[in-house]
Amino acid sequence: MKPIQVGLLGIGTVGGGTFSVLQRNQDEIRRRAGRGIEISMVADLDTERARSVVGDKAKVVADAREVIGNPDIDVVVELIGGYGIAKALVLEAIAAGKHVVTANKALLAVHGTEIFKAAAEKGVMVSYEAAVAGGIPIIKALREGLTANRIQWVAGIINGTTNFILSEMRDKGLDFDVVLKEAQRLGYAEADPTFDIEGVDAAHKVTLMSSIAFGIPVQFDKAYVEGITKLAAADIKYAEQLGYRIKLLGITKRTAKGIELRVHPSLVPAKRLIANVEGAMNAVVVNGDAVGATLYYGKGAGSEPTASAVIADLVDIARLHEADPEHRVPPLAFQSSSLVAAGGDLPVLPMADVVTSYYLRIRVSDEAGVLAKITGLLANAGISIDAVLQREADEVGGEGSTQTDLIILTHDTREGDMDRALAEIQGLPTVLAPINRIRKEELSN
Ligand SMILES: NC(=O)c1ccc[n+]([C@@H]2O[C@H](COP(=O)([O-])OP(=O)(O)OC[C@H]3O[C@@H](n4cnc5c(N)ncnc54)[C@H](O)[C@@H]3O)[C@@H](O)[C@H]2O)c1
Ligand SMILES: N[C@@H](CCO)C(=O)O
Ligand code: NA
Repeated sequence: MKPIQVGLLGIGTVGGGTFSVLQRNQDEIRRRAGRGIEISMVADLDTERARSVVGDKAKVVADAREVIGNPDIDVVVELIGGYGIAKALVLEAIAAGKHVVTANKALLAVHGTEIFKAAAEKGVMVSYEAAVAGGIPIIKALREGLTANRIQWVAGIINGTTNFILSEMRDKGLDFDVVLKEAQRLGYAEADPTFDIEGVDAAHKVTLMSSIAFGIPVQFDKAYVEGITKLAAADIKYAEQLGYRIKLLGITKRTAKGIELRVHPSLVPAKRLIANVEGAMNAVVVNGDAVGATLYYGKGAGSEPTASAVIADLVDIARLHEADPEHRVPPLAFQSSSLVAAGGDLPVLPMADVVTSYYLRIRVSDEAGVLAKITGLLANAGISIDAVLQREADEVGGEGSTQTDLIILTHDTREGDMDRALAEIQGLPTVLAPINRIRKEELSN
């Protein structure tokens, strides 16, 4: 069979890795795919750098539309990123009858419905293993390996940059900015690193996992997104003393009322495997009713790890290229006619309806009756307390300090009830600073 012809749009970190891994392992990959996979054309605005990567092995152009317009190209791999030109190019490639592989979670989380619809109408595949947790085959696992299950929840460390930052801050006591720069140098960070640190990148990824776990359309606009920029070193330390680690988690969960879809820092028991995922590594726990909890761990970013996922998609396409579209795995795991409409039986819940437990850090004046007043307000709101830790005033504010930190762990509570209770507590004259609230996930079953 003649080799399948691939055109790359963008040959930066991921594109460069894709080119070199495909070159290095071409014999092995051909034996698996049943045919060769050749990158015959590359488009990049920086043609000089592109040529330095591909040499004379592929034609290099500046204009991506030359690749899309080439009738010899079977598959277009979009590795430019962002919602702008990448969206236009993906839709044009689909319209030209090309299969598409992309690592662009931002694009699919926001415009996935339009893109998958266009692909279905044209009978082409859109594959995106690299878009979620990079090299970890989590899309494959959710869409195929776990297909027997009613998925209960998915929770993951799915942004390497923030996990790297949290790990380095905890281990080495380094400042946030220093660690961010290092993550950028290592090629983990997005072009706009606020997407990483504000939780947006993780929200793009969990939006895609939510869709394929529960058979709902991609609904990034309904995701709750909170990053790590407001985390204080004190919270990392107190969490540790209580037996927890703080991780930025992407969580999606099926409940009786609908689907939770959220990204925020979370306390995770230190004894869980996922709490011990350090540096830029990613890990995802998927809980299915038949299989129980399963854990997927590996590199979620970087040149060759991400290329590993891009090439896996290319092999799938090489095998199914000429198959009847009905026989392919649906892009969102469920047949498109069986996806539950947005807002239908499985609505994405507003954050006020999410039920979870909490860590609260409350800076108070160190005087009699403060703790009783606060626990009283929590009790009035029906919020049950699991543990209380009171720091010595000297430890918090220095010798002779009149301020201290109260750390309270709660049992499961509706977020809306917690919001109301915290507003009242914040109004007490003995509460001296904005209350820090971090959600807590046991991830036990
Ligand atoms: N870096 C990672 O570890 C990683 C991991 C998973 C997913 N991703 C995703 O992969 C995609 C690419 O990321 P990257 O890190 O390789 O980015 P990058 O910035 O290293 O590479 C992008 C390349 O696209 C080129 N480019 C920009 N505009 C272009 C245009 N109009 N036409 C042709 N080329 C153009 C740039 O010159 C650059 O070489 C993004 O969607 C990103 O979110 C990256
Ligand atoms: N910026 C992302 C790249 C992988 O998608 C991360 O840090 O995980
Ligand atoms: Na992946």
